[in-house]
Amino acid sequence: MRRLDRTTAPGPLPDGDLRIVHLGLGAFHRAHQAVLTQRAGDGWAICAVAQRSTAVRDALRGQDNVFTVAEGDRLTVVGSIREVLHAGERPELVTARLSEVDVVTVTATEAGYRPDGPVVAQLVRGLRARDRGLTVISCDNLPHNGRVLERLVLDACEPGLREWVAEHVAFPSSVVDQIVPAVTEEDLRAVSARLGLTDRAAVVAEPYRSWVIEDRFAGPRPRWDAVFTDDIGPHQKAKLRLVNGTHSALAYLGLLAGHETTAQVAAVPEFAEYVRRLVAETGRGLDPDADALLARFANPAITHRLAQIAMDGDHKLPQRLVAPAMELLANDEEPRMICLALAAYDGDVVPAELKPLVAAAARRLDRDGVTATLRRL
Ligand SMILES: NC(=O)c1ccc[n+]([C@@H]2O[C@H](COP(=O)([O-])OP(=O)(O)OC[C@H]3O[C@@H](n4cnc5c(N)ncnc54)[C@H](O)[C@@H]3O)[C@@H](O)[C@H]2O)c1
Ligand SMILES: O=P(O)(O)OC[C@@H](O)[C@@H](O)[C@H](O)[C@H](O)CO
Repeated sequence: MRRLDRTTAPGPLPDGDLRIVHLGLGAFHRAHQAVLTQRAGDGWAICAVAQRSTAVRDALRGQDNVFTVAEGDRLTVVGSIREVLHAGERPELVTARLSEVDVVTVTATEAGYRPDGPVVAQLVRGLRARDRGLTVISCDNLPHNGRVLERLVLDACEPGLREWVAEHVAFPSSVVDQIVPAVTEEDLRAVSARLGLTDRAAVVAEPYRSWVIEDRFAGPRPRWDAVFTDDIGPHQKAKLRLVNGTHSALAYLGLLAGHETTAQVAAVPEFAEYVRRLVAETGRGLDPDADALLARFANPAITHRLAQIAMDGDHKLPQRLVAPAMELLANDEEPRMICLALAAYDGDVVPAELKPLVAAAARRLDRDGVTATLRRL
């Protein structure tokens, strides 16, 4: 089979200017911001910077940075990433690109938002080299992601630069939503077969995609099909608690019950009923639609491993499950469903006030097993 590249790609590909740097070249960026940038069709192209592994960089390099996003029946060949760098190998070029573009997008995972993180250091070096404003958009699943990144960057800047950044650089928060599991060899084989070309950088994603961005830009932006808002808080809360909170609860309870993927657990009636009751707790005041969520999680076309969702729980569970539980507790209500999920997690995120409830839930799970416990909700 021939390889996918700019000459073999079916149909024309965009030919834009490098005006965006993306830090964190994972599966999500390729399925989400890269597709939206291509669809915007207004001449913006991306320089994507791999942070750790060189695998995606190598795969893309072998195919002119062109790759496929498979969403259900739809295959989209994406050409909006025009350059791929590895942060560790070409730090000076990363700085140069950061000094030139109009917008930076970031996916560094929740655990990546730390003062000594590589993304913060790259941003500071890039900002030092700039003489005009910049917009830096966090696309990670954490509350107030723009504010968090802004604080980390400001704290890492030396005096002088810090004041300049505070005045000229905008860090909008953003809420991204699209389920994009880690890519498997089987995904690559299946997409290549459907495309009729070998694609070693393909991504499989659900067809649903959304992006809500705080409307505070320092300069121009692509015509992304996104929602721009002055009030991102409610969007963030709803997304993190309903989509991500439910995901995490299913991940820990599902793993404990011996399941491997979200599609498997979403198909178990006891788990489905649990989700309906869970979102009544996590989604208070947020208009939750449990059946729509379950339909997304049950999508047979994507293999989303519970173990992937379960990673880094200490960074994810405070906003996804602990915060709504504490709100219920403050209202003299018992967050029974949330406590079951927290009891299935082997980490230390539970505040003292919740500990007795979580311990009781853990005893129930130990005694009866997960499925029987859920059957008797
Ligand atoms: N995959 C999804 O369904 C999805 C949906 C919405 C939001 N997101 C956000 O995107 C993030 C990345 O998801 P993905 O699917 O691309 O994952 P991935 O594993 O494919 O890629 C993770 C990326 O983050 C980088 N990274 C990992 N740890 C880092 C650290 N400590 N510091 C800096 N960079 C680090 C990696 O190098 C890689 O580029 C998620 O953590 C989440 O915050 C993902
Ligand atoms: O990507 P993480 O690790 O923050 O969280 C795992 C999943 O909950 C997440 O990727 C969802 O699939 C996604 O946030 C849906 O938009």
